[in-house]
Amino acid sequence: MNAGEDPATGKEASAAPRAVRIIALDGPAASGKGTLARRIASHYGYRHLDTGLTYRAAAKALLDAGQPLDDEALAARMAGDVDFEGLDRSTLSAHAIGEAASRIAVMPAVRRALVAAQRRFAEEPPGSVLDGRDIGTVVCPGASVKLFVTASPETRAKRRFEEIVGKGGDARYEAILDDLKERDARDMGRTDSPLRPADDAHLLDTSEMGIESAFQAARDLIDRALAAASES
Ligand SMILES: Nc1ncnc2c1ncn2[C@@H]1O[C@H](COP(=O)(O)OP(=O)(O)OP(=O)(O)O)[C@@H](O)[C@H]1O
Ligand SMILES: Nc1ccn([C@@H]2O[C@H](COP(=O)(O)O)[C@@H](O)[C@H]2O)c(=O)n1
Repeated sequence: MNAGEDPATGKEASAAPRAVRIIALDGPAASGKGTLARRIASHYGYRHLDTGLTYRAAAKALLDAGQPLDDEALAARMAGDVDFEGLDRSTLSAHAIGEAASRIAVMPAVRRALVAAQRRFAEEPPGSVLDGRDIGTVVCPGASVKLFVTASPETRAKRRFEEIVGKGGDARYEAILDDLKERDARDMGRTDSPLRPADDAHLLDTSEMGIESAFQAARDLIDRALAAASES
């Protein structure tokens, strides 16, 4: 799918109304974009959508139905049925669901179904925060502010390891690191909407930052971008 293309019509999507503030956060798995997106949404009083959960919900529906993951038409139907109001992180967080999500996320028909609904969510006033892989490049190319949140693979693997162990789960650091690298390669290497920073995204490398300093850095970037936009 091309930047700004309306998935329903294949034509250039209209930019969001100026009054609607859209904050786009993209980045690789476990970079901390979801944690930041939730903090940012709460700080600015905007709605939040973790678009990864929408891919996960479609993948879970296929897994639950015992269906294969390589049938694009079926996966797209499941994607079209995803209930954006009922996305529940705790039931969608399993490793197998994330893996299946990244497999069906390479399919253009799946992306078309989800991107259309993600844009509708984004464009509701007064503002929204969306995190994912293609928000600044494809879903909301006209977003008010775009952040590309990164951290080294080792930092991300350590954070994910601590997250799983903290919840009482079993995990092996090396396996998590290998999995993250594989997921990065699939997300960055796909033809449709690969993971990459938008040309006008602000890069935020949180490898050496805790959650609080990452939030402060993100907030500074957003405040400056919103102030500049309201002056122009
Ligand atoms: N700056 C940070 N310092 C330390 N830990 C962090 C930081 N940011 C996030 N974390 C922790 O790292 C883990 C992964 O963060 P998070 O779920 O926000 O990543 P994500 O990019 O949204 O991942 P995914 O795309 O897989 O959903 C969480 O346990 C979170 O608490
Ligand atoms: N905008 C997006 C969001 C997610 N994906 C794919 O879904 C997988 C799971 O996402 P998480 O953020 O919940 O880990 C991810 O690996 C991507 O393949 C996407 O393509 N676009």
